[in-house]
Amino acid sequence: MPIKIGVVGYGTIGARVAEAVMKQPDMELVGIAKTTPDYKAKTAISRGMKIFIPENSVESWKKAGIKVDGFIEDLVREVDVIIDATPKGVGKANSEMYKKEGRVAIFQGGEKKDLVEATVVAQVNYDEARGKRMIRVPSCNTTALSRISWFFEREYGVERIIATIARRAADPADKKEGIIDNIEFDPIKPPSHHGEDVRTVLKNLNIFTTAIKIPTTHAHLHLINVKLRKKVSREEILDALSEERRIMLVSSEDGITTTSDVFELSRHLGRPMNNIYENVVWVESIHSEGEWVYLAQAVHQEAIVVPENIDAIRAVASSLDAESSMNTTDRTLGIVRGRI
Ligand SMILES: NC(=O)C1=CN([C@@H]2O[C@H](COP(=O)(O)OP(=O)(O)OC[C@H]3O[C@@H](n4cnc5c(N)ncnc54)[C@H](O)[C@@H]3O)[C@@H](O)[C@H]2O)C=CC1
Ligand SMILES: O=C(OP(=O)(O)O)[C@H](O)COP(=O)(O)O
Repeated sequence: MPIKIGVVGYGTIGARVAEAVMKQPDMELVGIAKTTPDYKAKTAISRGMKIFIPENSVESWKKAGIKVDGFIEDLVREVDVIIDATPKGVGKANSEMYKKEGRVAIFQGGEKKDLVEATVVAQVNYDEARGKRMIRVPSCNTTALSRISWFFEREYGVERIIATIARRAADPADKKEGIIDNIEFDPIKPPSHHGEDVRTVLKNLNIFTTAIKIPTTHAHLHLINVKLRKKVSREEILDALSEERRIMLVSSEDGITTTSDVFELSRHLGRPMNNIYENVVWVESIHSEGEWVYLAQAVHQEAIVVPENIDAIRAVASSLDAESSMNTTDRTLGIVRGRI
């Protein structure tokens, strides 16, 4: 029996997760919940998705001439697992509805850790989601930091990580936030929340993060400094990273030097919605000095959490182990590892 999924919130994240669910052999997308009768609703219907709406929006959908399949509450009753991809804080409000119907719910990084029983990144702590009713997938930055931190911790042991995050100011489709003509050290008093968020996944990790907000929309960029528990050569790191799941290695030798090159790469890879699900690490950025290793990685904020949502569904609603789940997810989404 396929796992029945409902996606509540069909924006940057929700639309991508819904599309990914439809590619899973063991899942059925029962429908998506949307508040606005717009082009996204029309394209969702053309892709065979059912639409569920808030009860107080019937008139606006009728006026738009878009036929719907029921109310959000109906969707919640029909599914096994809810993916809540609503704006920050709305998930918390929706959680009462999910609890009332006894549904398992997976939230996103904008929700606070106190709302959930676990924060899960599949490569790191997939099993922590077992038997849980309310979990979250951390934000894009935390997901990327957790993956690369886990790699270093598992392979060599980590004494300290210091990471600087250059955060995109807005998503390409954002009309409200727009990009700003300045660079903002945000928060102005470090550390940023990311280190604490990574510790909801990788407990006790000694990580300190700062963040700057920059005028771009394509991706975030991380500058990562890791003090390992032993000396490791650049070559060893590069060889090991080449085998690491969900780490894509790129190089200036291939003409990839900027986040817009990575964005363009996603198009040449034929990725839906320009999705880059992987941490994108520059080969040339990897540098080793004794126990210290440095590297730079780009993070496609709109897509990196998509495979994590798919694996989180199996972690809470199937008996599949982490490796089997990630193998299916990576195969169906065309996720690569190593040098492109
Ligand atoms: N945009 C990004 O770069 C990333 C966002 N996230 C997190 O994912 C979550 C969703 O963020 P986005 O997709 O960017 O937001 P978004 O604003 O693009 O999409 C949210 C969607 O939910 C809809 N919505 C609002 N209230 C609703 C309700 N009560 N019921 C159903 N739908 C409702 C909105 O109309 C919108 O279509 C947030 O927690 C955010 O922090 C995580 C990683 C990256
Ligand atoms: O940057 C992000 O998460 P973060 O707050 O963990 O850095 C996500 O892309 C969400 O960012 P937003 O809160 O600007 O939509």
